[in-house]
Amino acid sequence: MLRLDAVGRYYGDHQVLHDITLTVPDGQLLCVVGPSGCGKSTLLRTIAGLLPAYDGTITLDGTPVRGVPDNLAVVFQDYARSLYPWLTVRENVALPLRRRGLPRAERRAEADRILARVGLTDTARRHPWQLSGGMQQRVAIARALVCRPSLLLMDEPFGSLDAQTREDLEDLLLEVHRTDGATIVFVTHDIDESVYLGDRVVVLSPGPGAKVVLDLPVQLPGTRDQITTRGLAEFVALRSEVGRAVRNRPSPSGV
Ligand SMILES: Nc1ncnc2c1ncn2[C@@H]1O[C@H](COP(=O)(O)OP(=O)(O)OP(=O)(O)O)[C@@H](O)[C@H]1O
Repeated sequence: MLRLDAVGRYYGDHQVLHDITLTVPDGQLLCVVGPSGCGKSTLLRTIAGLLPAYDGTITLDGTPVRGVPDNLAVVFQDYARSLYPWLTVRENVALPLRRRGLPRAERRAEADRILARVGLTDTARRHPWQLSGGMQQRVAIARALVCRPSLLLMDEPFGSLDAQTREDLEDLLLEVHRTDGATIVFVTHDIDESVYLGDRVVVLSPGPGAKVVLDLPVQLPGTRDQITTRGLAEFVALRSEVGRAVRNRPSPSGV
């Protein structure tokens, strides 16, 4: 379980986050949305232990986060810079296992297993620069999953992809989440994406000093599907509620 208790974060005198309190149960897919520049990436990097100095407390499975925890993986938007161009796809994916000292044959088997899951078996011997943007982001996701993290943090991972590729990767993420059951915190500026993916959506207010202004469970029926789910009345209602909170507009009915 991930817990944030009264978390605040400054850059110099500039307060970015104010009094963020959240509990993310094991296995939840939490989406964080908010206006541009409100502090979504800062929140994610603080949870990841990449920005260590903060007010309040963050604990992962009861242990305070003071550096990057072992059982955590992060996927950023900029896949081109997060993969090593001189390594093959398989070597990129196996890298975290190498750092953990796994023997070569095991690293290879695990990397191939996870590449098959993300639909990239045929690319194992190619280099990242030989792949499309969507395929490179699949490699980055595979590398994040290879150590079976209990917490996966994703910072606008599909933000620079075309619409069709983005939908394919959203569905891949839902499938991975359904089968692996990792806790996921997913930052996006896309309101539709947050409702489509999330078990829960948290909206941050505009900065400085962003706080949680909406914490919404997403209870959509059945397995999600790009066409059917997005057409449901429940989906449209949730999207409107999140949209109003992001834009700081009260509902027309005053509710
Ligand atoms: N390293 C830094 N030093 C100083 N200020 C920073 C730093 N990184 C971010 N900021 C400032 O902190 C605020 C929050 O930035 P952050 O990137 O977390 O927002 P965001 O919600 O993720 O933005 P976007 O949606 O545009 O990606 C912004 O005002 C930004 O200018």
